[in-house]
Amino acid sequence: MKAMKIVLGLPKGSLNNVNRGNTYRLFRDAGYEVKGYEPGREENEIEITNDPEIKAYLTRPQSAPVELNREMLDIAIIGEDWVREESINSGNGSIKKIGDLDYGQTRLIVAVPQEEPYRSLEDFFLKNSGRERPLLCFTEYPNLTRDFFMKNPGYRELFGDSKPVVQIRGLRDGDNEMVQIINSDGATEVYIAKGADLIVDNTQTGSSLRKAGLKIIDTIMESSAGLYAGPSCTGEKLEKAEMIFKQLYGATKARNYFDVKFNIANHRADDVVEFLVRMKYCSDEPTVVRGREFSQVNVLIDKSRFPEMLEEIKGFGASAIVRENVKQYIE
Ligand SMILES: Nc1ncnc2c1ncn2[C@@H]1O[C@H](COP(=O)(O)OP(=O)(O)OP(=O)(O)O)[C@@H](O)[C@H]1O
Ligand SMILES: O=P(O)(O)OC[C@H]1O[C@H](OP(=O)(O)OP(=O)(O)O)[C@H](O)[C@@H]1O
Repeated sequence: MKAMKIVLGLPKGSLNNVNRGNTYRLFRDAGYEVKGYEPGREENEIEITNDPEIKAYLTRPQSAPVELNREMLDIAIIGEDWVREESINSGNGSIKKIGDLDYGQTRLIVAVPQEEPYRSLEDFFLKNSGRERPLLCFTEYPNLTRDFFMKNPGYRELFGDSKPVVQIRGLRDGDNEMVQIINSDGATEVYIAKGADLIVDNTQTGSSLRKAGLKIIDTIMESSAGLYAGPSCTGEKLEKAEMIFKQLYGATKARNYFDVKFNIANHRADDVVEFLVRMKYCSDEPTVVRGREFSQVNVLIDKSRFPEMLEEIKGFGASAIVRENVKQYIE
């Protein structure tokens, strides 16, 4: 029987960037040996040397949903924004989310120049009701933008059910010439300086918007990276996809934990263990290694609870306290 191979799309761009969403590190932390995917030095074909059942390709998140639908890929790491952009006109059906991976967080927003009086998209449409020139919006997400505009009460009041014109290079669709949504291929915020009225773009730190002198008047959606499966991912491929997700999720979850070790005099060891369990400062129970006069205690603790635990264990006389990051945590 031919060995099963699952075809995986790994993202190029912001989702494989050391300062944004480092998918390479996530795979390494999850235990995969990855060759040809170091951020900035990606190859088109990527090797996962310790898992021959995975065949990986470098993929732009923008085109990964199309490749899933066309069964060129079985699974892919994609930002939810691109999955929705591809699926919104077809009932959101064919691409399934295996699970969210809790990184690459962005917000898809509507922005206008800081000095404009608009407080929301509804306000924007209503304040422009008498206008004779078309309203121009640039975006990398024309489908989500059109859907959002058409559901807006201000848009509906002025234009009813008519569809804004959408232009993607030479292709045009829609009947409302007064609102035009034009495809951008990046650097979207600059279109305002060039004469656009508004943009729809994703934002993370907000620095691109600030630099361009823009303000947010509405939010279309929040997005983060996840593992998605296309229609070809069934049977043993789906089982494999779920296993890959568990490994990756273990690595993202681990980022919230510290591995803490400390010494405690043997006569206080039982008290400290009882305290750690009672306070749920450990996963199940602490690991204790007993020495001649001191015991070494080991717990896995949520990072946000570490400072309070530190104070408490010092009260028990803990010494030689060591804190380390955790690479993977599977419950
Ligand atoms: N600053 C950011 N930080 C984290 N994730 C981001 C950031 N910008 C975009 N993303 C996410 O990364 C994915 C791809 O983003 P985007 O479409 O902007 O392309 P890109 O990766 O920046 O590449 P390119 O500039 O070539 O278009 C999207 O899902 C988006 O939500
Ligand atoms: O809120 P921020 O932290 O500034 O991040 C958001 C910006 O990052 C991405 O663009 P990128 O820099 O990848 O360039 P692009 O616009 O050409 O895609 C995105 O499209 C935003 O413009």
